[in-house]
Amino acid sequence: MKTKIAVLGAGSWGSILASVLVQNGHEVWLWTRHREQAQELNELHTNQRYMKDYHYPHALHATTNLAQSVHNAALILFTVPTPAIRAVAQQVLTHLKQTKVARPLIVHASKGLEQGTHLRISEILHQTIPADFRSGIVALSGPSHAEEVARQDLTLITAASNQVTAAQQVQQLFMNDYFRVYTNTDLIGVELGAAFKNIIALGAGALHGLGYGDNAKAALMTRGLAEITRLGVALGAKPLTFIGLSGVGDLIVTCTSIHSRNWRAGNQLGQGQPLAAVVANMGMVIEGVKTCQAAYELAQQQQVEMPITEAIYHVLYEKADIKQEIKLLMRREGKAEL
Ligand SMILES: NC(=O)C1=CN([C@@H]2O[C@H](COP(=O)(O)OP(=O)(O)OC[C@H]3O[C@@H](n4cnc5c(N)ncnc54)[C@H](OP(=O)(O)O)[C@@H]3O)[C@@H](O)[C@H]2O)C=CC1
Ligand SMILES: O=C(CO)COP(=O)(O)O
Repeated sequence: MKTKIAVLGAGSWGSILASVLVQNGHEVWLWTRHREQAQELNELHTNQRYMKDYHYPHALHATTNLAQSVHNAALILFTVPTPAIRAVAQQVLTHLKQTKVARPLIVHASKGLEQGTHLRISEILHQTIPADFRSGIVALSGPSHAEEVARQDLTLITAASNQVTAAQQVQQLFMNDYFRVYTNTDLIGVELGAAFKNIIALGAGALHGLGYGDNAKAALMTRGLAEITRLGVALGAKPLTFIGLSGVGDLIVTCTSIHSRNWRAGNQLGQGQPLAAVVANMGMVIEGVKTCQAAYELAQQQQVEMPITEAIYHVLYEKADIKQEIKLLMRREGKAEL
């Protein structure tokens, strides 16, 4: 059945998920804050700034009019970076209050924690859009670089919600021959895995930039997974979720792919570029930088040991020397692995 869907955020991920949904036969309205970008998408069917040389389906509608995109939508998909979620959700609520249609599903595909509050994205959405104006809240997450979904490479991800029926609805709307969606009711674990893997990806990129080999990268991913699972479980996640698609799956893709913005940022840091220049030159969101601060603070609050996250925090926020941090990690007292 053709469903009206609003996708908010026309960056790499939002625009490609919008494309998947159009290919699945849905009526998709992609919201951007730039008139020229909407015009480019509608007339040339391109989005050169975010997805070079990709051609979008002609049936995709791009608009700068948020009210038009969410009006009568059965599903509203947030794909703006984490720091923008609250403000965009507040604007969405204003429009939802003005329409008397069935309450839409609220879905997000972003990966991070809110600075200061440390809230997960579904918690921000839950706070901002009261239940009277929506149905379930779902997080869509897993190993999925937009560049590969764009070329219809096989991609498996997870739709997570406290309400299994909401996750199943999302599964039905997104699934096709190259995009397979599982459901999961551990919303906490899925969102935390998604947020925390970006920190480890910064570290993996930095190791590469410094010239370390595969042993070091495998070790970082393994011990990184151990510590993000520790914090996740302390925050209410199920441990098994961290060995699923949104956990180890996303950790692998983000720590090993040249498409990864976080890995590329880490690689540049490892090569000696200053953080401010790395962030300014990426031109796309690097969620791991802010998430690292949130995870560092949460680990302290929860008294969870996170040596890798702490080391990366020292490098990002205290200008610590990466090689010195690696030395300190290697010289920690001997431990039992498990
Ligand atoms: N890229 C990918 O492959 C994947 C990304 N993700 C996650 O999806 C989220 C988005 O990532 P991605 O698409 O890569 O990011 P991009 O940087 O490519 O795009 C971000 C989009 O959000 C818009 N935006 C940023 N701030 C605001 C704001 N305050 N109000 C309105 N719109 C805003 C940007 O608009 P403008 O051009 O005006 O700045 C841009 O259209 C992140 O959380 C990321 O971790 C998840 C899986 C895969
Ligand atoms: O989460 C993502 C892929 O699953 C995208 O983030 P990165 O670009 O940093 O890898």
